[in-house]
This record gives sequence, structure tokens and C-alpha cells, in this order.
Amino acid sequence: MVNMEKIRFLQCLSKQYPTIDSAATEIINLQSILNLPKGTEHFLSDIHGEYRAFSHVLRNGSGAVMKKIDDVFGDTLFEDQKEDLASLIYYPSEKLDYVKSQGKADDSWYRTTLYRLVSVCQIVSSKYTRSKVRKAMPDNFRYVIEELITEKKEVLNKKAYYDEIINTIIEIGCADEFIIEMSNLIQQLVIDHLHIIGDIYDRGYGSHFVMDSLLNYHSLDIQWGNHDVLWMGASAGQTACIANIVRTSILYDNLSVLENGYGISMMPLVLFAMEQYADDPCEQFAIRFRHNQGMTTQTKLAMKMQKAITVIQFKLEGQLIAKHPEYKMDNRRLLDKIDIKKGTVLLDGKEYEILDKNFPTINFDNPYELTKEEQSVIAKLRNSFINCGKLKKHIKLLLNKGGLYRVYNNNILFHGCVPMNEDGTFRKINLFGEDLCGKALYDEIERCARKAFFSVNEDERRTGRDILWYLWNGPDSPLYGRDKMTTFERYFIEDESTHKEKKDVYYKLINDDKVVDSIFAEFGAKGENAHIINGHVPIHHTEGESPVKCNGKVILIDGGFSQPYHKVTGIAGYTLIYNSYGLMLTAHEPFKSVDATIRSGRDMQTNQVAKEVSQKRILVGDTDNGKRLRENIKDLKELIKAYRDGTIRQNQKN
Ligand SMILES: O=P(O)(O)OC[C@H]1O[C@](O)(COP(=O)(O)O)[C@@H](O)[C@@H]1O
Ligand SMILES: [Mn+2]
Repeated sequence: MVNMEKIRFLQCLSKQYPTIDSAATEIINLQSILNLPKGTEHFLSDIHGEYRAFSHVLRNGSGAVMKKIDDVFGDTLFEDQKEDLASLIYYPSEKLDYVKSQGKADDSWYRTTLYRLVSVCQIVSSKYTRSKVRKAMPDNFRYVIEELITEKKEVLNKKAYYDEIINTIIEIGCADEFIIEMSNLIQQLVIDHLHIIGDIYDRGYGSHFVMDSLLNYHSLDIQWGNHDVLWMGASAGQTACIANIVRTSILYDNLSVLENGYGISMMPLVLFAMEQYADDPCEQFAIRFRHNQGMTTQTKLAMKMQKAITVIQFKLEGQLIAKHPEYKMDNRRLLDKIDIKKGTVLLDGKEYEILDKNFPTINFDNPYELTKEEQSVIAKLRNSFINCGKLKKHIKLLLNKGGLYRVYNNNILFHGCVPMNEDGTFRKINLFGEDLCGKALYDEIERCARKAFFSVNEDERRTGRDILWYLWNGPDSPLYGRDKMTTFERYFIEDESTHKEKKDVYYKLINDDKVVDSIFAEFGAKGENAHIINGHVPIHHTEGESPVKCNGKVILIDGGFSQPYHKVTGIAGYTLIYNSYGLMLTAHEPFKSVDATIRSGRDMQTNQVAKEVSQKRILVGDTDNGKRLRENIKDLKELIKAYRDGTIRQNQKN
């Protein structure tokens, strides 16, 4: 007996496929897709605002575009011709301007260029269905591009046919626009899906530019990093998150992200710092410049601002920790451990001299209370953050496209770690009144965090905001994966042993086959082509550390995109590429500039560092999408059966 539920579902489906023919056609279409090679996935993490390098690897497909050009033209083009074509595809409008400025953009250049673009387009679109390629095409040129890139067997004189189209494009003055649209189409087809595994924000000059470029990205998911949740908390109005962001932005000389990127004024903090710390050189608060600026007035002011917001941050965090005993962070409340008369602080039972003894706004009988002026500063900053429409839009993208983890084509993606015990079991953590571990812990934390934005209950919103701060630096935070964040010690205590942040035992255990298999089981990845893919921990690449652990089952892809971390990793970021032949990990050299690429055609240097070739070509049918398509095929077959046995009436046009 076909149950009512099923019939209702099939009736609904029959609206979309009103006849046996329409259902059968769709089945044939879906069946054909299953046998196509899987789309190419790119994985990036820890971009940290390094916008130009990030934008470049999206444009050049981390080297994939140049590979396609080589495939098409081989040695029929000289290297510089291939580089010219590549840089045009990466930066079409900028390159066009440059070619014109050189007086080279004549009709023959356009004709040659258009033909070459069409050839590259044909190869990058060959692995997809025509409908998928058509959807990727720009509205204005869809018809023409389709004419040009689809083989025309029946056309007798193909050359004349194509020449006619190309000449017309040039004659009617659409060549520039056409070149731009074709280049963007090639870029889009080279990266079928983009995964970002956390830490878009902080340390770099262009986090907001990165977010802008992701807003309309054709196929994307984002696993939140501990820096990203800090910005989520700030946008939701969590003041300790706000103080951390302002402090880090000053520290890395990135206030432009806040002031120009998000229109958040620093004026209240400027005025407060100038007055409160007028005679204080704030020596512990040196600025980490991208290019050294020396001790200018601006630098001196930035140091005062950094000290002012740091004191506010420690006070706010002290209050927050007291409010949440379940965070087990009492050891991070250090202001009340300061003996200001002796100029020392008591840390884990040991007394250390503090390098800065001037805290005019701290009443050491009640050290976590903000002064009236400090309250006014943080209130104004909070107001700016929660009312910043652009930041809201960016955070909405993180909420819509992201989460704390994702299982995608049998790979488990998350920024940090799964909290573990030494014996390889999942560590139980009690943040919500019950012991949780592994996947359940992740799910419950994400549910709580989302309430900061969507709950109508103020207590739930506040708990959600606070958990975002906890995720940033809590000792059991799966996104942080270290026992403490030693910001206080790194500002005020000389003894570097106090700066140490002990990593979660996860980072040792991910070399253990059994432990990794238990994580696969926990999160539902199976089979030999399952992987764990993380960011967060910079790989000391040039010192010989491998990003590939547990004989290929675990891949850590934080290659230090952000300039301050180039010295840590020795490279400028990794891209992991997963196509129908398998996995390939590439390492980037620092990106020079758009101008250098356009003028010299010099591309970003990208080298392959690891590869895992799959035994057989991976088809769409082997992917999550393939599973969904097979379910659709099954439903359509049931619909056809229901049509045939009269359970459901076809809606045939008469
Ligand atoms: O997630 P990430 O990028 O490692 O950032 C967290 C780490 O950065 C730190 O906050 C140090 O950062 P800064 O050097 O930028 O201050 C560490 O204390 C912490 O372990
Ligand atoms: Mn991180």
C-alpha cells in the first residue's frame, strides 16, 4: 500500500514533472551527470585579511588556470604568450587597460585573444553539463558564449562561422566586455566549490575585502575560525570580543579595517587614550607594522590606544569569567593578582615582576570595574559595532555559509580540534550543564552561538554572545585548542616560559591511526578516501614540518597566508585542491602585486608539496551530490510508476 505521505510527496513532485516524458528526461539528465568527473574543490584557511594574495589564488585557481592553458596550447605558444593570456584571465579589466596603454589593442590582438579565450573556456567547461556551464554564464553573453564554446559538428565551414561571430563582437565594440565576462567564467569554472576553514579576520589589512569578495561567490562554505567568532561576537555586541578586535587591530596597524572598512570610529578611544595616558610611553605596546613607520606621533598615539583598550579588555574578561564559572578560566583573571606596590603579579603561585607598573584606571581594591570614561569608550564602540550594517552583512554570510564544522564529500572540515584526553578518547566538557564531547559538543556549541543572533530570549542571546568569546580563547574551545591565551603574560612578563600556550593533546593524537578513525566514525566520514582537514596551527613548512599527518588522513592547511606569519611557515599559504584525480596540496610564495602580474605576466609562484592520487577517477556519482542525485532519480522512478499504475494522474498538455 503506497502510504499517504509518499503520495503527497509524489503529487508535489508531479507539479515539477507533470508527465512520464518530463520525469524520464530528467532521469536521463541526472543519470548522465552521475558519470561526469567530480567538480574541483579548493580549500583555504587562515587568510587573516591578506586580501590581494587571497584574491589572486581565486583568480588563478592556485595555478589551475595556467595548467589549463598549458593543456590547450602546449608548446604552440611561447611562455610569455601563455603568461600574457593567463594574466588577462586573472585581471581582465586591468590587463586590457595595460595592453591599450601599450598601444597593442588592435583588431588582430582582440581576434587572437578572443580565440584563445574561447579555447580555454572549452577545456574548463568540458567536464560539466551544458546546463551547469550555461548557468555560470553571464546573462548578456550567454547565447554568444554558448555558440562559441559548444562544438558545431553540423557547421560545414566552422572557421567562417566562428570568424563571423568574433569579428562581429569586435565590430560592435563589445570585445572588452566579452573578454572580461569570458575571463570571469573561466575563473568560476576552474573552482567548482570553495571551502574556507577559518580565520578570515585579524592581522591583515583586508578582512573586509575578503568578506566582500565572498558575498556572491558561486559555491562556498566557511568553517568558523576562532578569529571569525570574535567578530561574530562583536557584531552581536559582546564587549570583550570588541575590545579584543580593537586591540589586535591596533597591534597590527590595521585600524583601517575598522575605520574605513566598517566605518567604526576610533575617536572615543583616541581622546580617552591621549588624556588618560598622556605622559605614559606605553612601551609594552609596540605596534607590529607591515612596513616599519618608526616612532612617529601616530605610533605613540597608537601605543597609548593599545594600552587603553587592553586594560579595558582585561577588566571586561575578568567580569565575564566571574559570570561563567563553567568556563573554568579563573586562572585568567590576573588583574587582582597584581601587587601594584611591589610591581609584581602572582601567576600559578610564582611572583613575577610586571614590566608596566602604571595603571591609572585600575582601582586595585576592585580591579575589574571600568572607570566612567572606560565605560563610555566601550559603550560607544559597542554602539558602532552593533549598528554597522556592512559588518552585519558579512556576519550573516558566516552564519548562512558556515558553521563550526562540515562533512563534505567524506572530508571533515573544522578550523581547530576535537578536544581529547591523553588516551585518545574525546574529552567531556560541561558548558551547558551536561557533559558533552566530540560531535555533540560541536553541535551544542554551534546551537548556542546561533542563538546570539536568532533567539528572542535575551538570556539566550547573551549566553550565545558569551560563548562566542569563549570559542575565541577558552581552554576547552574546539576552535582554540590551547590551554590559555597568554596575552597578559606577553605584554607584561619578561619570562617567556609564561608565554607558552599548551596545545590540546589532539595535535599529538592526530598522528595515531586509531584516534583518527574514531574521529571519522564520530563525524560520519567513512572509507579510504576520508580526511580531516584543519587550519589554525601554522605549519613550519620550511623547517621541514609536514602539513600531512597520519599517512595522509589528516591535512593541516594553515600555511601562513598572512604576512606576519610568513616567517613562521616560510611560505605564504597553502591551497588544498580536490579534483577527480585526487588531492593535491600546493604551497604559495608571497604574492608580489597585481601590477607586477599585469606588466610582466609573472604569476604567484605555487609549488605542489603533496599529492594523493585516487585509484579510479572520482565521478559526481561518488560525491555527496551524487547521493542526492540518486535519491532524485529514485523518486522520479517512483513518480513514473505512480503515473503508470494510475495512482497519480499525468498533467498532459492536450
Ligand atoms: O588562531 P590563531 O591565529 O592562532 O590566533 C590565536 C593565537 O594568536 C595569539 O592570540 C597571538 O596572536 P598575536 O600574536 O596576533 O597577538 C595567541 O595567543 C593565540 O594562540
Ligand atoms: Mn585560528
